[in-house]
Amino acid sequence: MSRILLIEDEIVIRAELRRLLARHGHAVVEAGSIAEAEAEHELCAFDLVLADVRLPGAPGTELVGRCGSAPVVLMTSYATVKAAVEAVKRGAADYLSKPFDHDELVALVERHLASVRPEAAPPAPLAAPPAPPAPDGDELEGMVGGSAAMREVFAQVRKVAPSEATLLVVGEGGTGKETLARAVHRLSPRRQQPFVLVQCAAIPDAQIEGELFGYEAGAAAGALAARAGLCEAAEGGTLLLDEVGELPMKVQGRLLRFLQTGEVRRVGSTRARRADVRLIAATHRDLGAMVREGSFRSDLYFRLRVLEIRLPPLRERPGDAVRIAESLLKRRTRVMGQAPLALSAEARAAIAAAPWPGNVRELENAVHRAVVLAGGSAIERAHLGLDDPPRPPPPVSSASLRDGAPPSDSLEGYFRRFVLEHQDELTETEIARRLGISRKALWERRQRLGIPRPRS
Ligand SMILES: Nc1ncnc2c1ncn2[C@@H]1O[C@H](COP(=O)(O)OP(=O)(O)OP(=O)(O)O)[C@@H](O)[C@H]1O
Repeated sequence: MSRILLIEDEIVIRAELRRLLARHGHAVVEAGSIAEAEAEHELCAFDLVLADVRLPGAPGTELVGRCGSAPVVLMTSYATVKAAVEAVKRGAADYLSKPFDHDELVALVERHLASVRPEAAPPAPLAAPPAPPAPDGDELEGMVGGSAAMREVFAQVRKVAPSEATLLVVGEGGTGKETLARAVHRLSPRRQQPFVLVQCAAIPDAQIEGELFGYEAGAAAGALAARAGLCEAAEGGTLLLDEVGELPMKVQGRLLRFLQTGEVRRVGSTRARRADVRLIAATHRDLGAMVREGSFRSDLYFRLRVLEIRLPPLRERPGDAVRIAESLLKRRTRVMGQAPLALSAEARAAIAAAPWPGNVRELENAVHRAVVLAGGSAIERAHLGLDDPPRPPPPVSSASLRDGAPPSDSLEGYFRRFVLEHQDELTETEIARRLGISRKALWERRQRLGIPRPRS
């Protein structure tokens, strides 16, 4: 059993992470800030330290060099990626950009624990043996698919990866745009350098310019010190602008200049700096239509799509839903420390026939749910929840919320019900406040759980 120090000030997130790590056999000690952790514990006494970058008091990056041989893994949001990248350069073991998958977090923690204890006995045989590699051509850097459409996508990815040209990835929500961008980065000569993900839709319009390009001291209210932007944080590596269609016009102009000149000029500065960054942009929107409507600059559109890859929806990839489900099933049971599970013939047929409007992300949620419900036996059709009629969420009383009453089901289920029930009458700020999380965390969790914000 490894001892992990978890420092996170958002209570709901912390509880969720603690339960996740505990389920994987780790002893977790929690704190809401570095000061609190230091007051109660010896920082060097842990096998690994997992901390948010943004904390009350000192930021999580200050843990670097203070935790003995324990790897320090940082969790970042868009606003702190740069700080996290710098911290890795100074000795932090790694960073994870929110929103992240539970699987991703567990895999990263296990990897770092294993790397500090090469002599340690192998973990108890909880975990299933690693999945055999998918047959040649059916998998590329985490993307599974044997359909003709996906083989074509894999061929395009291999072709564009070594290039320096800007790439536009287009596809419906949940088709794997971010996964594809990461694959391009990993197959490119920039693979050893940072991959920086910017969720354009999650950053308030008033801040996005400064976040991307940095600013000089005094450039805006509250900008007390000069700060580098995410373009600079990605120096030498790849910058993914996810949901690029959400960028305000003013920022589109600045991005265009960056692409034309290869230079970044911080807000409030007259001095331009060269930035060696490969840009990948992703969107589920029809940018061509946005150009025609006048909400997206045509010159930027043409700059972005020097190279373009379209990810087909899952319903246009015959056979892939079952292939991906099997791969996700292996991944999920391995992460949960369970023996491998099989899909029954009926379950396979149901997966193949379902339309999957939420694409791979929806399939992933269905597999996750099925593993929990199957309780160790084969996955049946009923476990996938494909036949469930859409139900209005059961009421959650505000009294139980105030009392912080523990949900009878999972925290995610509780979150989902609360959001669905209240999103029509409460603002995002009010929902976040009543859940005890930040607006940013609310947005991130909506993304992860596939509960998009209703368009007003
Ligand atoms: N071809 C694939 N094979 C296996 N897993 C995949 C594949 N494509 C996507 N996934 C998984 O599905 C989930 C959603 O993928 P990803 O986040 O890349 O999609 P996206 O198009 O960027 O989503 P969104 O539009 O919601 O931002 C991720 O957990 C990813 O690992």
